[in-house]
Amino acid sequence: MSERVERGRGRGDVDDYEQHGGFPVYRATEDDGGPDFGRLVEALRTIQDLGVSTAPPPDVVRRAAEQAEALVALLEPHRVPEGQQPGGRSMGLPGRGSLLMMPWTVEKFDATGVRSTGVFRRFHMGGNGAAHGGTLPLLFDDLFGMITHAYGRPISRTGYLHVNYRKITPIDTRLTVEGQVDRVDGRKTFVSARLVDAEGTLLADCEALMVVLLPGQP
Ligand SMILES: CCCCCCCCCCCCCCCC(=O)SCCNC(=O)CCNC(=O)[C@H](O)C(C)(C)COP(=O)(O)OP(=O)(O)OC[C@H]1O[C@@H](n2cnc3c(N)ncnc32)[C@H](O)[C@@H]1OP(=O)(O)O
Repeated sequence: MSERVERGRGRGDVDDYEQHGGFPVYRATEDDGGPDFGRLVEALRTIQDLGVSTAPPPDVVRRAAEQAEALVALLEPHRVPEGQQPGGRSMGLPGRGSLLMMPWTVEKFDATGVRSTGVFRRFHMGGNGAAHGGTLPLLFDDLFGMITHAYGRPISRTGYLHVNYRKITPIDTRLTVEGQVDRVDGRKTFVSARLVDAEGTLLADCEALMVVLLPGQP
């Protein structure tokens, strides 16, 4: 581990670390939401894929709408406040079980950096087989959140995020994203990451500034 990484561990800021600005307390689930939560999230993601890639006849659309509405009615009574839902807190599931995040799997998570692999699905397509340009900042932003967390920094907000789109990012193709903390300066954590394909070809790179929140800051 480089001296720069060690210095940035942020353990001199233990009080700040416990505080996390004005954020509610977030803890990882112990059971990834139970035995069937991963199945549910995966089925919902596949519905998202099918929702943008099928052209069913009217009677199928009607039956699908009825079944979707029945599912909404089933889940609706079980809303909980932020931080209590398993979605986004289930570290053992792709995308931590969040429907918003890329359903990627974290392979490395420590102070030297975070690496994650996965595919952009049909639901993420912009056009002509390429991932939508807006999905890459989402991938990088979430990675940077994990990188600052793994580095020992308190929850931080993204100040800026700069993506260089080097090549078309294909859907349905296994890719790897990896990044790390480059430098720490007070509340500022400078981070960067690269998205590559299986051959190591650079598809996009990104650099960002994550700013540690002040007490009570939203
Ligand atoms: C389940 C349990 C396990 C979890 C396991 C871990 C998983 C965890 C994953 C989470 C993943 C989520 C990660 C998403 C992260 C977002 O996406 S956050 C949402 C997007 N970002 C925002 O909404 C931020 C909106 N902006 C703000 O709130 C405020 O502008 C900021 C960024 C907090 C900064 O405001 P401020 O506190 O007033 O501070 P300010 O003095 O302006 O700036 C501080 C320093 O940063 C500099 N700065 C600020 N902005 C900029 C800029 N754009 N350019 C250059 N410099 C800047 C300032 O110049 C200043 O520098 P110094 O003068 O100190 O040298």
